[in-house]
Amino acid sequence: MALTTLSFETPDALTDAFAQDLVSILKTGIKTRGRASLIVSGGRTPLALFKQLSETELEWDKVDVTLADERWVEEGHEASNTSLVKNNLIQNKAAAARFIELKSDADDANEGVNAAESNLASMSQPFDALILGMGEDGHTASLFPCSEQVLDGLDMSSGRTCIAVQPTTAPHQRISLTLPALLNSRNIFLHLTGEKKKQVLLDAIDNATEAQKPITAVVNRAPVTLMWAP
Ligand SMILES: O=C(O)[C@H](O)[C@@H](O)[C@H](O)[C@H](O)COP(=O)(O)O
Repeated sequence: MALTTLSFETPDALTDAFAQDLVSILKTGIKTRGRASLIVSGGRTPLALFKQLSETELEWDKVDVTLADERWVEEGHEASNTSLVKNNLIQNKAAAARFIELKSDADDANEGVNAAESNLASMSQPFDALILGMGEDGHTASLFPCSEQVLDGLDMSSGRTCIAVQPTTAPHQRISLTLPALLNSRNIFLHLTGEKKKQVLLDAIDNATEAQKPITAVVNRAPVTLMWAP
């Protein structure tokens, strides 16, 4: 387990440093491979980071952006991570970034998995940067401990990069990147704020199985930088 914790005085200080780190990583990807790829998570935590990145100078037309997971709702729905990213990150200077859709018009996420995997395969891999969040139940992306699909999502030999997930403690069917897909990233960040989530993470690392707290499956297998502020 290789968890490096960077603690900041305030969420704003975290946002400033995090945006600079990500832009530096993406610049390296563009310089080295011609394009860079960024995977972001939804939720409330990354909103300020998205806004700051959108205002930051970068050859955004050479950056592919997608989500670690998406709720299976129409774009424009309040729960849509696609809307969250398009309205807050892919704006301003970052408006030229290419967004790779996980959501399609299929009625059910299970029917949308193949198209999501195909779209994901169009991105340069390994991904240059992955930003994960975590719920207080230890879920990350949409690898939910409460879901019947969690073991499939954590299966390192599944050959799948996306799965459909039906959590029981959170609304909406989802598409989530699988553990092998998430780990296929050069730089993995876990973006948390607040004492509670930090304690949930540390307790999970010490006491939980990967199925109980899926975030530990990531921390156990790759170097992860925890970006944390109170
Ligand atoms: O679609 C999602 O909701 C995210 O991918 C999810 O994994 C999120 O990162 C955590 O639930 C934390 O969400 P908050 O930042 O809102 O606490």
